[in-house]
Amino acid sequence: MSDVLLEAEGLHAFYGSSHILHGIDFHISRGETVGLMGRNGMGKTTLIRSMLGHVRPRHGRVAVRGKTMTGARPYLIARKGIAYVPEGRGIFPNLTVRENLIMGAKPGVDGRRDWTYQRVLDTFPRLGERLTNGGNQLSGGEQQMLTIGRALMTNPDLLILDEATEGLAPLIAKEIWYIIRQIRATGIATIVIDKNHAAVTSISDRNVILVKGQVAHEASSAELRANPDLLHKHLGVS
Ligand SMILES: Nc1ncnc2c1ncn2[C@@H]1O[C@H](COP(=O)(O)OP(=O)(O)OP(=O)(O)O)[C@@H](O)[C@H]1O
Repeated sequence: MSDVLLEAEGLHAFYGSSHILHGIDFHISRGETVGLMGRNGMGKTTLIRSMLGHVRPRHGRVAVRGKTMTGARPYLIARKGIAYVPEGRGIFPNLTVRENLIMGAKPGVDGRRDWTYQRVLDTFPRLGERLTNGGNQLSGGEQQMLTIGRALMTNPDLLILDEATEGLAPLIAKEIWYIIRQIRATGIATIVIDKNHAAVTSISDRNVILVKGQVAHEASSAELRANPDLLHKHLGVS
């Protein structure tokens, strides 16, 4: 089986006549944590959506576990062990916390059922205290935890987190980072998009920086930490 879980080769994507991705190469292998960086509007979410079948790429190739799946339907790609936590969360507001979690439950690609309901509650004790609350009665941080918890219930090999800490109070964001660290330690590969670059590089192995729909730079986290000018140049941060 291929060690590369998800891969894009020469990907071009458009929204109508707007050319957003300009020939992107990207990959993530088993157990890796990759930070996907770039200023607002540079194409991070579009890259993810193009690899997961939500946006049909105009040119290029997407492979999942070494098999070409360019433009395949999102559910077919998700079935290959990829869980996506989109920006802005995606819980069912009218279902309880318990129902939201149970709905997500399925074995992993190789039949693994490591992430049980109980394990998710152990990982997110706050959710355990809110089991009968509706999704719409949760705070922003709890909703985010529920979204990640539901993704874990699918026993993924790759978890994609798009702005998981966006808009959260610093203490809650810290809690989410702690959880992401725990998930990483279990060997699940993770793509992390987040504006907190210091937090990203503290957990990522590798980082890919997008500028105007192209890969402007790829660097290990050690390289980025040692060269803050790289972040300044590509992301406009000091
Ligand atoms: N559904 C859409 N229709 C038309 N244009 C879109 C759509 N979604 C995104 N765009 C545009 O595509 C470009 C890339 O957006 P994308 O969301 O991929 O960027 P991003 O790097 O994830 O940034 P952000 O952090 O702001 O989400 C932006 O110019 C955005 O306005």
